[in-house]
Amino acid sequence: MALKKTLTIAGSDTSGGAGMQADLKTFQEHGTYGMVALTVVVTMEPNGWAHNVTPLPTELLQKQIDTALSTGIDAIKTGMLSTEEIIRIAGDAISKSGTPNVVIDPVMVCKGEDEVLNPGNTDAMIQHLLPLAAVTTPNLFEAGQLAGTGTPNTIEEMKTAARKIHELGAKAIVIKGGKALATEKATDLFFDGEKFYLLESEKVASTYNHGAGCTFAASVTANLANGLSVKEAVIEAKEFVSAAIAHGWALNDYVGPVMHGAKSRFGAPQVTVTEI
Ligand SMILES: Nc1ncnc2c1ncn2[C@@H]1O[C@H](COP(=O)(O)OP(=O)(O)O)[C@@H](O)[C@H]1O
Ligand SMILES: Cc1ncc(COP(=O)(O)O)c(C=O)c1O
Ligand SMILES: [Mg+2]
Repeated sequence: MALKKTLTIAGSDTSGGAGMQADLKTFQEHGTYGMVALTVVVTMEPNGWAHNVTPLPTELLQKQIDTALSTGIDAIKTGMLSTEEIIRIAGDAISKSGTPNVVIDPVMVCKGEDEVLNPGNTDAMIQHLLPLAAVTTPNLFEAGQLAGTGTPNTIEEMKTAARKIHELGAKAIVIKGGKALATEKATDLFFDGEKFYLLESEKVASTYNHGAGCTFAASVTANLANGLSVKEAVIEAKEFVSAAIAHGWALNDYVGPVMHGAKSRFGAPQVTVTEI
């Protein structure tokens, strides 16, 4: 049986919760065939878990992209792209692929770390990636950087940022309020270019949510490859990540990854969708 082919252009999170590891596990859970073009390798200091980001040579990234694209790709996701050159290479690859199913997760920082990967990356994402995005999935910080508004703190500010990101070329936007937004529920804003929707689920009290953003965006990607509409894709992704967070667990004293396969094993928490 032929499977839909999903490609992530992303970094390796050696701890396994985020990055291309999250993407591949999520692609598998959605019944798609996952492939990877690796951009960077993230390692952690065993004492204290500080992150180190090591880029791969860009010629090697290009060879991986050429390999994957030659098979005919149904959907592409981008994750951690640490330099402006890598962002440009990813943009060229997406254009070359011809697929409209493009999910841009504009990763700027690792959760728990506060240093942006490279300040020039935001402009490069605006130039090379947002115009290609069927969906982009910034968290609050990333939305504020892309929109140039500063980090949104309210639903109204999220709407303003989403409109600006839409003007930059992304066809649809999900701004993840996550647990950072001061709402009772875990609330994300979905803008399809015309209408705004709130996607809400129970806020999980634990901090075991490492990889939640990657898992959400990879779910959207696989859903688009499988033929779902953008709205259906983001709603299922919210269910998938809510289940994964509800079953997050402690890998060690420092990090708690989500359980990527939780939805198929335990079912998903209720997600409500409200047009606003
Ligand atoms: N504590 C939580 N409980 C429930 N959902 C959460 C929680 N934290 C994050 N989420 C959800 O996980 C997804 C990823 O959001 P977030 O963690 O903010 O992204 P990122 O990992 O990119 O910073 C969003 O759908 C968000 O609403
Ligand atoms: C390689 C890689 N990509 C992406 C991320 C972002 O992860 P999250 O899904 O928590 O936003 C991380 C965080 O550690 C990472 O290591
Ligand atoms: Mg993220």
